[in-house]
Amino acid sequence: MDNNTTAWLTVPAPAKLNLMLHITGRREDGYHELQTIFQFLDYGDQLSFQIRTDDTLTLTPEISGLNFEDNLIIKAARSLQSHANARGKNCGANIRLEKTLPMGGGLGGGSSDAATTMLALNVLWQLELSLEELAKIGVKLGADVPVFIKGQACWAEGIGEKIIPLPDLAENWFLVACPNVHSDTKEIFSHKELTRDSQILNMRHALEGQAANNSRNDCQLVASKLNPEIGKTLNLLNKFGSAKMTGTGACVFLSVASENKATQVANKLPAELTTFIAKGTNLSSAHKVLFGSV
Ligand SMILES: C[C@](O)(CO)[C@H](O)COP(=O)(O)OP(=O)(O)OC[C@H]1O[C@@H](n2ccc(N)nc2=O)[C@H](O)[C@@H]1O
Ligand SMILES: Nc1ncnc2c1ncn2[C@@H]1O[C@H](COP(=O)(O)OP(=O)(O)OP(=O)(O)O)[C@@H](O)[C@H]1O
Repeated sequence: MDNNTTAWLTVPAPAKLNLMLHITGRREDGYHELQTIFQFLDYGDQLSFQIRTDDTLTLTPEISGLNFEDNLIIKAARSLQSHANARGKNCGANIRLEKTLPMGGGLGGGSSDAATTMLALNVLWQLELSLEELAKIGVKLGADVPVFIKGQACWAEGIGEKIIPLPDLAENWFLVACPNVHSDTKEIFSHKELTRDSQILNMRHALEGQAANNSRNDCQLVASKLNPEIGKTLNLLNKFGSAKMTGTGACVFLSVASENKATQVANKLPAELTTFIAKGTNLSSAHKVLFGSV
């Protein structure tokens, strides 16, 4: 049987920024309680999907150094396959990946790839799982997956699964700089010097602080200690405004007044530093493509 006859569906897997990130506690299972503001960027990876009539999954190209079954794209597809199988459906897909986001950058690339895979295959395989159901499956793959599945800029608490949408956040331009280091999320969260007792904030106060550019990321100090390149990059960007790290790093970002301004700043940075310019978006580009604007 020919498995390659259906059309390809192309869906973006956008990056996210944590505009602020506080750690307020540690759960018994070792995971940390956070308070964070998520916003998407109009920049990221891109995935294309073609359904197959058998239950095979293929991925082209694979990510070098990462086993096929460890790739979050494949893990996400497998978790949906189990749901399909339970309903007596036999589902497979050919998947193409255009990887743009640095791994271990704090931009959520792996989680976003997983969420886009679940959103797209849910449609293509006609599984009709709700976003809520997909988010419940997705959180097992990574703490940030539910946010990418829900697709809205948000305030998040718990380990990131308690989400309140923030449709009115300012959609600013950002200059993002990616020091050439891999920041290890597990290592940062297990570091003895990590701040774990930030005061629990009320969301409105956090948003006011954010709007006044008075916010912080509790992981920044430890990440800079483990990878001094992160601290150096923050210092470089701080000459032009108030830079912050996203997630557990390594990327850092600066909010700027316009795309033009971002280009001007980027031109003043050392040529060897990888940067990109992107606009914050309150609706994920994956949702825009799959469900249209709301
Ligand atoms: C810090 C953030 O980047 C904020 O967006 C994310 O919460 C991290 O999410 P992620 O990369 O999807 O992280 P996961 O793959 O779920 O977790 C990696 C490791 O980080 C630690 N971890 C992660 C998230 C969290 N809230 N508490 C933790 O302690 C755990 O040791 C976990 O084994
Ligand atoms: N499709 C994928 N893309 C990127 N990383 C993946 C993927 N699948 C599995 N991984 C694993 O996940 C790790 C974290 O990658 P990712 O790019 O999501 O980091 P991150 O941006 O720091 O994430 P976060 O902000 O959620 O901490 C990688 O080092 C890699 O081992």
